[in-house]
Amino acid sequence: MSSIESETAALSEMERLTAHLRTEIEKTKRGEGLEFEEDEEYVKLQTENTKLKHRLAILNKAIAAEKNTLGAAAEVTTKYQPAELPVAVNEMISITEHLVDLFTNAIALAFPELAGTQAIISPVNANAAKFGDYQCNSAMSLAKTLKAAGVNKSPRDIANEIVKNVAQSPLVGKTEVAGAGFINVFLQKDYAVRAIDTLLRKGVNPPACRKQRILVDFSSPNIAKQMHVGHLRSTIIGESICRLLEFLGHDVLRVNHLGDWGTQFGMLIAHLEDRFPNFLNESPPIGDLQAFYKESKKRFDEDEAFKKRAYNCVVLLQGGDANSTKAWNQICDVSRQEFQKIYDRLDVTLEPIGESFYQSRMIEVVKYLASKNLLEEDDGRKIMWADESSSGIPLTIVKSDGGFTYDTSDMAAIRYRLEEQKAEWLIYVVDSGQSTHLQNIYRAAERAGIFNPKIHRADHVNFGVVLGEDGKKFKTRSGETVKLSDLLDEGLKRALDKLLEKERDKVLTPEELKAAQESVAYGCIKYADLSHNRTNEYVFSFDKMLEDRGNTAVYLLYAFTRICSISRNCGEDFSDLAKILDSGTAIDLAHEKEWKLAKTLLKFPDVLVKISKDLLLHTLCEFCYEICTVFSEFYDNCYCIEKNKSGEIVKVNRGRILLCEATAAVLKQCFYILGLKPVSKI
Ligand SMILES: NC(=[NH2+])NCCC[C@H](N)C(=O)O
Repeated sequence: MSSIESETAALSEMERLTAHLRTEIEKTKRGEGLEFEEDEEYVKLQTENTKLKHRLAILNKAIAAEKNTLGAAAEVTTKYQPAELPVAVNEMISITEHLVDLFTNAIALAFPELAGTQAIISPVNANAAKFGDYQCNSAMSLAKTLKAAGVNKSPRDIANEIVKNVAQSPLVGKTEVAGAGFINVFLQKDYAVRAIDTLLRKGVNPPACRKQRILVDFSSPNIAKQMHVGHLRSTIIGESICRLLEFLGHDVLRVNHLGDWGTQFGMLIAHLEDRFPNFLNESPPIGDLQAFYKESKKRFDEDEAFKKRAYNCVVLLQGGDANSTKAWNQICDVSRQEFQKIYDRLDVTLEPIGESFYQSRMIEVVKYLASKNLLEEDDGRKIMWADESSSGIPLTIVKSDGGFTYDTSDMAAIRYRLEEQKAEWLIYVVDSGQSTHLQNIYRAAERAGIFNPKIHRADHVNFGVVLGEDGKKFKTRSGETVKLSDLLDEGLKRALDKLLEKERDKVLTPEELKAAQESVAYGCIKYADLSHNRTNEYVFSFDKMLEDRGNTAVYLLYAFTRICSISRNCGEDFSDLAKILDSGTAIDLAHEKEWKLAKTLLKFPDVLVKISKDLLLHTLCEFCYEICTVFSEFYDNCYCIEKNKSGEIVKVNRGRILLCEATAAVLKQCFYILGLKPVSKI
């Protein structure tokens, strides 16, 4: 028998490597260090690790054989307990996650040396059902890993070994190995029937997940400046991310990091004092804050004495002077009221915690960073490097005149959010242009011991610029920034035109028409934004977004209303779904198209889980569109209500109508997350 010492050494080396790999994997999951796959050291370690695991498996087998000859019970592999389904059946199950568990365990059983390798599971396109409903594609990459460790096995053999070791699951009907080594997984119909039944009784519920405290920093416009289309994107995307995370049960803090601090307030206050000398007793009727900003900027640039006064006002304001604070507040109020009108129209909820909130904390964070020796003098400024190697662009923590910067407020904010607000996950919904700034912030915070990647996660939900139909930056005809309220007004007008074109005013009451108009207008603006991969630029086009065909809000809103009207027009009462189910109505999913629709609906938890990882909402839009197209196939092929020649209802297929109701319920939840407001008539 091999010596115990060398075996122990091999084992502890293996543990060290496993620990290293685990941290790397954790990092990758958080989206960091994605480049490490190319890292030579990593590849070497990974191969080494597989080899060691392989040796360990052989050693274990040898020990077991030895023990067996001594008559002792061999315990080489832990017996896998079939993944249990949640007891609280209200929860919807993420089928992909369940299959990942199931196949990860099967891989560990079949190849103990590869234990811990996560199975790769992907859903199969619903139109290619002969390849199963889901596919496990791990065999190909496992073959490569084994080969590197000196074991030659074909992917097909590996796939067969895995299949042999898959535990029984109520979700899985059958598995088969196909092609080069794909494992096709077919869902069990009984399971789907039960899951749809639960959905109808208990409503659409989120899949289980670990609850977290998440802070979403979104919208975040700047006081006294125009809230532009970039902020609109942040507002729309941020609101949907919050709704999704709240639906999953997380504790979400919705924060508006308003740009309400900085040297520009000096000139604004000085100008306010001149223009409205009575501002202390009477709210100044500023009206057009943009014009006011321009006027004060002009004076600031041209008039030295004014400039001096402006600087003095900043000092007074930051020192807490009562009159300056009052003036500042009056200016902020004008902007805040404008912003709030936009938020109300778009149904967006935000808690304003602007940059000014951090004034005292900025003083503190500077002291803290200095105490850790992280600040460097640079031409009168105090800078900090996010990287120990002093590469990249440093953060300016204190300016040469002693003032603070955007970097300082973000350092104070990240500290407040993690240490005082106890957030575990920070999401910044900010345009792609600020990527370096944000990376710098969390790296610097990590260096300073504020951000700990082992327990915290930070994501920059970046997005591309908005373009006009001419492919250039979105602007008004005269080349100015588009005012958001004007944009929303135009949306309303265009939506109404569209409804009138379809002569909806002839069938809808004025109230219904107004509800439909708002639903279409705001819905299409939000949906056009969310349905594109946010990392790309996107072209703002009312004509495109108001089309009633293709993946648009208008198409979805119409489809939803039609689906809802089926149960309403069947002549029976479908208000109590549980009662209908209890009275013996069966959903049997017997028709191929019923089965296809049910499988599509049951992908909902998968979609949510995926988005909670990559925060890409266009997946949810694509899912809505898929539901609607699969639904039309079902509706074209399966009678829900049969009528005779004179239009009387002769037969109601209740089971199918229940399937329509399940479809409507899933769509409604998706719409809520996407901020679409369905109307009963359109
Ligand atoms: N924590 C942050 N830096 N949030 C984003 C702020 C966005 C900034 N006010 C802008 O308009 O560009």
